[in-house]
Amino acid sequence: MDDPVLLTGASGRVGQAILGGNEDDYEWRLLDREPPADAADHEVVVADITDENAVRDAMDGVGAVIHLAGDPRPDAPWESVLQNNIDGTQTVYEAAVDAGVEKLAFASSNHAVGHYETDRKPDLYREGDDFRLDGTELPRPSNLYGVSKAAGEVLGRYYHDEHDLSVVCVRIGNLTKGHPPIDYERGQAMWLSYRDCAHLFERCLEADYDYEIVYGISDNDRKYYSIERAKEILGYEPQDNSAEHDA
Ligand SMILES: NC(=O)C1=CN([C@@H]2O[C@H](COP(=O)(O)OP(=O)(O)OC[C@H]3O[C@@H](n4cnc5c(N)ncnc54)[C@H](O)[C@@H]3O)[C@@H](O)[C@H]2O)C=CC1
Ligand SMILES: O=C1O[C@H](COP(=O)(O)O)[C@@H](O)[C@H](O)[C@H]1O
Repeated sequence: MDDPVLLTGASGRVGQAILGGNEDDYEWRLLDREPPADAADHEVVVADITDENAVRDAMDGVGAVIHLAGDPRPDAPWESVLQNNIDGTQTVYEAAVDAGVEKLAFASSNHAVGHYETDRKPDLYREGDDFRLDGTELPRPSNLYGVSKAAGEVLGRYYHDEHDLSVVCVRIGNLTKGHPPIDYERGQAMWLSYRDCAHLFERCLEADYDYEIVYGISDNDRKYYSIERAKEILGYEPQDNSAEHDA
């Protein structure tokens, strides 16, 4: 990707993981309503994604977007996810299409499919359980935040089918720095290490696709999300496994 890459929500955990592994590989344009603590020499846009004019200006010349900005709280109130995660995401998609952006990677979530766990936990969090989600299943959100993430996936489907924007929705599991979540089987089943996160989103920038939904987790023995589609379509090759850590 030779054109600038717009990274929304750049100041946050996922954004910093992505930059940490790809800092010097792209011309980054960092957008967030809170400026990053350390933006190095990257261009910074301090703006809210619900500000249509600011988002349109930020799209100028952009080749690809990694859209992370939003309220990440599983217990976020409806007003917040409606404004930030749904309205804001629609603004980003629309501006990307109008600017001629080639591809967009959307940060979806495990919470878009959380209710598949309800009748299967805790067994499905344990090695040897053969239940799998592979990205072809319909959403079953576990909260209103998960609803907003499913809405972002459906918005991507529309902007691909109607406007030919290449879209990959990454249902991120549990990004935790340095080691998997401790004493938390669900978190260990869906752990995403920082280096696998950086690698996965680099593949989202480099691979060619139409519309995809993939799971963003490391290659955990406990996993109940299949990562085969991410491997096949994106060339994702995770290096980490929560089982290889004492947790
Ligand atoms: N951290 C994780 O394990 C997971 C994260 N995700 C998703 O990944 C994305 C990033 O999550 P994190 O980095 O963990 O969250 P975070 O809260 O660390 O970072 C989010 C960033 O977005 C910015 N932001 C929020 N609303 C905004 C708005 N309206 N306009 C402009 N900027 C705005 C915030 O200032 C913040 O810097 C979110 O969409 C979240 O739902 C999904 C699954 C797991
Ligand atoms: O979407 C998200 O999911 C992760 C993992 O969910 P949890 O309920 O097991 O914590 C969460 O940590 C993150 O904040 C959220 O954005």
